[in-house]
Amino acid sequence: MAAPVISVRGLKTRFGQQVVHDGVDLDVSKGEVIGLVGGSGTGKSVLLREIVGLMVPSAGKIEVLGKDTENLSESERLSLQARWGMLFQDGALFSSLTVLENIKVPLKEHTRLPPDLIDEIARVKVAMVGLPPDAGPKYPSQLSGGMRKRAGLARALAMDPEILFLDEPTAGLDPIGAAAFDELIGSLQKSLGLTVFMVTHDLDSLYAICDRIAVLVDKKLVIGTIDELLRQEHPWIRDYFHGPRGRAASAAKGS
Ligand SMILES: Nc1ncnc2c1ncn2[C@@H]1O[C@H](COP(=O)(O)OP(=O)(O)OP(=O)(O)O)[C@@H](O)[C@H]1O
Repeated sequence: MAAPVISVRGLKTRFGQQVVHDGVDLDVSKGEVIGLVGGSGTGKSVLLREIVGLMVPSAGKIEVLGKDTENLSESERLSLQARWGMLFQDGALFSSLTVLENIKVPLKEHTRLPPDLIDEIARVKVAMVGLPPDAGPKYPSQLSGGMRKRAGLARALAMDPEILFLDEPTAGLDPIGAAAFDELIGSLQKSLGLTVFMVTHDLDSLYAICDRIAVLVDKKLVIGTIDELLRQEHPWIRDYFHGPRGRAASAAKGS
């Protein structure tokens, strides 16, 4: 079997007396779409931040694309970062830069490509995420919430990443906008062969695009397909998947 693209072993996270993670294990294979869910404050964002190296866990081992994320030199860290894209919850665009300029930031940081080629790549990414060409010269404040997310996605895809990390990609979108965004992620994942790791509260997204779901309960992960999780006895998992929203998402998917 191919080595996992993301591997987490025995991860522990403590903030003072508070234990957030206590023995988290996870393997994500190439091309997989994994959704991370869990109650509020269970440590989903912290886990995501630890995997991308923005936070250091208290114990345990994280490997991304075969590299131990803890012991990297600055240049190794930069070259690893160039192999993934990250979409933060609000798009996290630079407000003083246009959409095109935002997309160019990672290209300028990680490559020495000539400016006209960088410009062309940025325009291709705008089209790739379904934004009209006239969105390119606009500032984030001139875009709708959904368009800002697409612009953030275009920036995350700037370097043709192997992994896409998404933090609540459909939060704040209306149901139609959210479904369209799920569809976009799903089609990009297939056409680009991306591995996708997303934190979400959105049951429709889980049904629409995730291969497996990782649930943070009792400071650990329970991982499985939706069908496997539907058979889980854990009270939080049962309430989540069998509750009214879970049933509605299941019915919408026709399963
Ligand atoms: N830098 C930090 N210092 C201290 N405590 C922190 C820090 N970051 C997060 N925490 C705590 O860790 C816990 C998990 O936070 P996290 O943001 O990962 O939760 P979450 O599962 O993403 O929640 P939500 O779904 O509400 O966004 C929370 O209790 C939070 O207060």
